[in-house]
Amino acid sequence: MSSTLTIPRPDDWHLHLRDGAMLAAVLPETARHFARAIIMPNLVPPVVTGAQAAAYRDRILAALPESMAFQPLMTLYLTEDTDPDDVAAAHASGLVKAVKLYPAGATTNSASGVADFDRVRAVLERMAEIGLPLCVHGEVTSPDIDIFDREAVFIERVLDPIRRATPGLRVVMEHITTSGAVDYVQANDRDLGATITTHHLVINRNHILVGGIKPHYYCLPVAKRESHRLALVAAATSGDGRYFLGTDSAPHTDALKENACGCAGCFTATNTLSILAEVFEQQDALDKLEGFASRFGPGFYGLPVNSDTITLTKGDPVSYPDHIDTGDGRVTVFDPGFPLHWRVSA
Ligand SMILES: NC(=O)N[C@@H](CC(=O)O)C(=O)O
Ligand SMILES: [Zn+2]
Ligand SMILES: [Zn+2]
Repeated sequence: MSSTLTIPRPDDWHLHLRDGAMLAAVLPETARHFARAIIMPNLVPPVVTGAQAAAYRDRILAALPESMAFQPLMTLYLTEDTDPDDVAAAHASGLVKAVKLYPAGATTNSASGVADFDRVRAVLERMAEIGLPLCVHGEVTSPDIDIFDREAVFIERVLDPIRRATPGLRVVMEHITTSGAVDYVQANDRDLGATITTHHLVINRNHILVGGIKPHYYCLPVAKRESHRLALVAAATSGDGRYFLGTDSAPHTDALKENACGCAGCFTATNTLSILAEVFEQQDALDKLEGFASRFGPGFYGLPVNSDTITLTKGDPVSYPDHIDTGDGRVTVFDPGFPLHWRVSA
């Protein structure tokens, strides 16, 4: 049994960095291990235009400690007023790597998202033409749909019709949580990929609800039953290039999580790679971690694999801080609930 693993430096294909004091505190947690990340645009107000994305990229780079290297890959938040020409220009300049679709009201800071999908048709058609991927938060929001069914209903009622109406549109199903989403990817071999988070490989809905409500395990899409978690683990460890890491590391202060209306998001940037090594090892699939964390994302986005490497070394349990301090307050680090033995070094 080998006890070290050297892989190309990973990237994170779904990350929330926020802004201001929170950005300054969480950015090093990602940049320590990851070379690049797809940066989610759900700020308040959202990052809608190319000019806003350029300004946000500059704030991220300004917050990066001098000793660290990190490349933010920017996205635009799709609204019903998004201008196809602005999107195309932001793509052509190399600034923007994807457009993000949030159904209005589906998740944290999604109030400006899309309600009427006909109103974004022209943008989607332009994206298909120029090869710019659409990243999708795949949940419907109708109050009559059970929260555990929202991903499945989204695939049937929204995603599949959009893909059929827009041939050539490249889509990333973000943070998939169900075996149905895996089945949908399996059945569509062109223009479709999916990110899987660290936490959805680890927790099921019991972790959130059994023995008391655990706000730090609450995220959207909400974790589903164990059979779905197992389907995600199988997909992530399969070596299939359509599944890649998007941590969805989503910091919120403890005050906002441990709250009568606690907000959604798990903060996993700090210990993600150690957790993933443990999960992949448990499946006897450590050799598949490189594809999932370092190769398949660049493959989908048409970017080079990073040329430097990281090394994971197995030994005595590694401890990570249980929280980080930020100028906005404490942020709890995701607790996988099992000991971690793989430490990361350059
Ligand atoms: N995943 C989450 O639970 N929360 C994300 C939003 C998102 O990715 O849906 C956030 O911005 O906090
Ligand atoms: Zn989301
Ligand atoms: Zn997210």
